[in-house]
Amino acid sequence: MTAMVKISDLRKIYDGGFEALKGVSLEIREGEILALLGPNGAGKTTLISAVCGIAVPTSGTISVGGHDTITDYRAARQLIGLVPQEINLEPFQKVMDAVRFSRGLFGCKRDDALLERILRQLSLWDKRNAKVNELSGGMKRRVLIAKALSHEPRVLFLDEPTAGVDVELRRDMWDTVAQLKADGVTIILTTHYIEEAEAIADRVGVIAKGELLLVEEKAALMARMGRKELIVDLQEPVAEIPEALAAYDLRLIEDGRALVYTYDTTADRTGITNLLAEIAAAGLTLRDIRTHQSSLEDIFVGLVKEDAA
Ligand SMILES: Nc1ncnc2c1ncn2[C@@H]1O[C@H](COP(=O)(O)OP(=O)(O)OP(=O)(O)O)[C@@H](O)[C@H]1O
Repeated sequence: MTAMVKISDLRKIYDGGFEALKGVSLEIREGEILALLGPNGAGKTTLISAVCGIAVPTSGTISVGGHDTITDYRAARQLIGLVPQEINLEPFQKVMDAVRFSRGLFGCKRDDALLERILRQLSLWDKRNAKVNELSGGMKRRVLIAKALSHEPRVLFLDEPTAGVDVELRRDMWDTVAQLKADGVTIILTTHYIEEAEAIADRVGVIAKGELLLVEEKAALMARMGRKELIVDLQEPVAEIPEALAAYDLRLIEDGRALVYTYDTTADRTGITNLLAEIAAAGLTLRDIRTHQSSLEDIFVGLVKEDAA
């Protein structure tokens, strides 16, 4: 797959001197869904704003569909749809008018048949003549998507599409995103919700304090989640791991009262039976055993914590 969006060594220092992006490089492939995960203030919105030409990068380059976002701004921007974090709709405007207006802003010819298709896809067709302020929060968010799609962009940015949305609406939004992907739209969404990234992304990027800490196929991350920890509580604490157990790459925790063995749940043999036998043979007595499954959340929290240290 070719790169639809190419971000190279992007830096953004705001006027006050705050460095919101510290050299981010990222390629987004055509047709994929990339979820950018990060805590508040990580730089997610700044990154999206830079790609969409709302924030001017301090240095670095961005291209969309091969067009540089600075030197060839109009062509690049034409390919992008942006669904902002905040609902910025005119309260008394009718849905169809709002969407038609957005299309006009991009200098596109009026095409009500296309807008009908978009509104139907987003289950808004019945509401086309409703005023925006008569809509529920979930519908308003869908109007934002309809507006962003009105000029037929090839890349759609969704900035926290489900922030503050209830579980059912969140699932609806995920279905909508999946449909858009099926239509060939490349999608980049930011989120605080790990389960959102898990549910819909092809790849996951983790951003914290202006740095991209990781970008990985979700499937690979899930495979990592297959790792599990076996925690062996000992009757008597030990000062160090017995030499006989060196092959198991154990960690000693809780002042020597417990051993931690990390294993891959997807492997044919976990090695647990042998380990327990060898622990006994090494003269240690078990008090209890526990297991702990590492999740995407653990990976995320671990990464962000490491970065803060
Ligand atoms: N116009 C601005 N001037 C100065 N600093 C800014 C400006 N916009 C954002 N920042 C700062 O840059 C940092 C990154 O902000 P950004 O909005 O990109 O984060 P975010 O990851 O989108 O956060 P959230 O999840 O809370 O939306 C924050 O510390 C923010 O205060």
